[in-house]
Amino acid sequence: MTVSAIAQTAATGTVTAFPAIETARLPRDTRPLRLITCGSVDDGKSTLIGRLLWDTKAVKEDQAATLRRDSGKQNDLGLPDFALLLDGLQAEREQGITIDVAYRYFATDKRSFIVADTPGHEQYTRNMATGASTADLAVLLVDARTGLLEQTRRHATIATLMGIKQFVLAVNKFDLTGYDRARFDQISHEFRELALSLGVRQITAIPMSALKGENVVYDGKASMPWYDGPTLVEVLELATVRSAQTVGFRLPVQRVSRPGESFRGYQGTVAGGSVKPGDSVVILPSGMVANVTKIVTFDLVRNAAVAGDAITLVLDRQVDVSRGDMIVSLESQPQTGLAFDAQLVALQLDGIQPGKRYWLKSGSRRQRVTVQPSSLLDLKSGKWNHHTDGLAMNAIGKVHLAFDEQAVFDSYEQNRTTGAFILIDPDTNNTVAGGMITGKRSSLSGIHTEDSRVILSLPADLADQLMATELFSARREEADIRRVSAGKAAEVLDGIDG
Ligand SMILES: Nc1nc2c(ncn2[C@@H]2O[C@H](COP(=O)(O)OP(=O)(O)OP(=O)(O)O)[C@@H](O)[C@H]2O)c(=O)[nH]1
Repeated sequence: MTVSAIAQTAATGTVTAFPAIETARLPRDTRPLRLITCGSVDDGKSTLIGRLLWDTKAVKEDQAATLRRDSGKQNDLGLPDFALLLDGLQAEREQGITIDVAYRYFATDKRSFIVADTPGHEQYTRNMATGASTADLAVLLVDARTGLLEQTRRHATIATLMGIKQFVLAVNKFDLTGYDRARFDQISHEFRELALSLGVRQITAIPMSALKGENVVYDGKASMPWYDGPTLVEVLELATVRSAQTVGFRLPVQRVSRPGESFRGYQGTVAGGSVKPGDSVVILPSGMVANVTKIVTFDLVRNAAVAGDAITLVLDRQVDVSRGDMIVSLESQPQTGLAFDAQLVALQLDGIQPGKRYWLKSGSRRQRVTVQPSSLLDLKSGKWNHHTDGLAMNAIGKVHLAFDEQAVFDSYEQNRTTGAFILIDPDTNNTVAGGMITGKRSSLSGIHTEDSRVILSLPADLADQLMATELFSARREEADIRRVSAGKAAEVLDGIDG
């Protein structure tokens, strides 16, 4: 099917709401697409990925021979058991369920893909969340015979919380329903309702037989002449890759390097934006300002660094920087404060207890935090209900986070690295939740603010003077004032001038 034919199909309504309407007009995005497959146990995720690998010729000859041998007479259709391409671990085969996230690579002549195979079993929600956190698109499988299940809703919700905006609903095992079009329409309709309640608009529903390879890479016209929409691969080839969300430079400092008296550099992996020598940066949470003089990677001096680069940053003055601080661009800063709002998924049997102090880890920073749930997601209705008790394992909740010391975050929407965190139980050292920052709260009034605030580091007397002015009192939500020694303040002001 051609791009325009796909867009036309979308317009005729076979496809629920197809992203190609927009993308068809744009130049094709050729960057590798990251996707996850999710759905309930046995919906056919492994079979689908196996089929994708098989039909795009991503399976090596020796693997193919092993598959044919291992599959033996495993199904009535005489087809190989494609799921065996995925279930690499012996333990998995014995248990019959996938127990961790597996990443596979495949390509068509138009694009390459990285797919995360995430398990459907309820207790493995965390793996699903892990897979979703890096994905551009989610393929949600449902068994055509059963339709949407609670687990389907849970996965669609987690994928949305993780910021995925493009969904394919793969109505699988269609060969077992006699290729019934009415059934397809009914399930697509139900899913559209769910997706709309989650705020997702880019949905393509495809009737499919992963086992027989219908509408996966090759079309299924022989069995479903009534379906004129795209195959799964056609949708994937046209989907868009999420760009690095934040415009501002972010370097969570992992290590301070001091090989000799004359050299001091700050090492880490750039978590957003870009930086070049001469840029003004702020060290958070202290608020000190400096200019970048040099960017060094493994053994090269570079003129710029972008998100994903592991670098050592050299600044033009002695500033107090330690592991866990964040170096950010002066003009686009994350939020600094003592109270934030977040959404989290509870990952352990103990759940999350209100008022308990946990360790919160984000990048290289670890801080004490108290967690207070405020709402709980009802996975049946998709609604948030007021809830201030604990969160049980697998529950998805909105919470308030209260820190002992200044914390620095972007919202997850803006930056998936500096807006994400895990919670560690100090008693057991277990990771008990994974979460996303949704915004900052004013610790006094509880007002939720999403904008970045200006941070001013001033000598105490100047800070007091400024705070007493009318101008400042009218705009106090926009700035954080830090009282520092006169010497440090001079450094800061010098840095801003320079
Ligand atoms: N008839 C038919 N059977 C299918 C189809 N897709 C998968 N199956 C079968 O359904 C069963 C479950 O498939 P899997 O691919 O293992 O399912 P899964 O979702 O990966 O399961 P977990 O890894 O346990 O979460 C296997 O017996 C498959 O052969 C299909 O399109 N048609």
